[in-house]
Amino acid sequence: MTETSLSAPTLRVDGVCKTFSGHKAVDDVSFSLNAGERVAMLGHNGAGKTTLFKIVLGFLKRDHGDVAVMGAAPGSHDARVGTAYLPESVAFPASLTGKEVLTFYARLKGESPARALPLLERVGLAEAAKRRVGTYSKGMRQRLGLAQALVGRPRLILLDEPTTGLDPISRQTVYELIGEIAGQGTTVLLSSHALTELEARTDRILILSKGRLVADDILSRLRAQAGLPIRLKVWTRPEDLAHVSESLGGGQMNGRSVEFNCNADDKVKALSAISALGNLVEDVDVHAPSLDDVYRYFSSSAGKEA
Ligand SMILES: Nc1ncnc2c1ncn2[C@@H]1O[C@H](COP(=O)(O)OP(=O)(O)OP(=O)(O)O)[C@@H](O)[C@H]1O
Repeated sequence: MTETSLSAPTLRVDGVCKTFSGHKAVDDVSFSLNAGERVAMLGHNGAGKTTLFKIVLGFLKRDHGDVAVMGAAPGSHDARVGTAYLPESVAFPASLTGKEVLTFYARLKGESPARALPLLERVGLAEAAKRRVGTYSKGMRQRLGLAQALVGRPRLILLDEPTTGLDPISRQTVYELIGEIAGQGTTVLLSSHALTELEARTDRILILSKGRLVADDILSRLRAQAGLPIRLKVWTRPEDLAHVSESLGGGQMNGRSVEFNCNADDKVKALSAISALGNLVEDVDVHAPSLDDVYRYFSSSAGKEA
């Protein structure tokens, strides 16, 4: 067996470059994704996310570098049968019903419609299965798109802004499905600007800035690399405010709380100091840097270097 063996990365991108009329849309990008990983690709508008997706799907030719999709060339038969894609705005023939759309895609992918149709229920469209797609809301079309992408159990699925325009419950359904298919070994690469919702629902973060990959790791390690402080907020009675603040080495006093920052390495020490205050402390909030903070750090560092 060569690279197509199961232990090989599902997707390997190696030194890929793409230039449009002298503008570097993708600049020497390399990363590998393994089976069952849920990976978020983040980046500002025009960072190169869609261009990379199109290169992986074989829709666009790269100028330099290598891409292997399950060991095969992008766009080749072997790559296409194992890969699914959900674009940001998905369109289906308005006169077909949801069930007809899914049956059509099942046949196209060589899957039995009987195996594919339960996906409609999974994305919450069972009751609308016999309605024409033309009557669907944007969120319903997007969920039908997700069901379509899951037909045939792809090994790699690329989702471009999969939750845009969805209500909170539908967003949750999308992430549950992503978790389920990743649990079955599918690699999920999704692009998104919705950082807050990604934080707990992806395993790894890739950040693109001006075509360059400026971060690639799990969130906790990116937090550590960024060295961003942890913010602690200690709740106390107004009459104890000054004493609590002084005992904790100073900190901003806000009516009923004292706030201060500490490094990730000093977190346990700071919590011990808070705990030593006993009954003076009514509550404690610990705010680790969010994905938003980490994203801003890596994007702005890249901007400064450029
Ligand atoms: N076909 C094309 N011809 C010329 N320039 C292009 C083409 N496709 C993309 N670009 C340019 O390449 C850069 C990267 O675009 P891309 O669509 O990949 O960004 P993106 O990260 O997906 O952005 P968004 O978050 O807005 O979807 C942009 O400057 C864009 O204008």
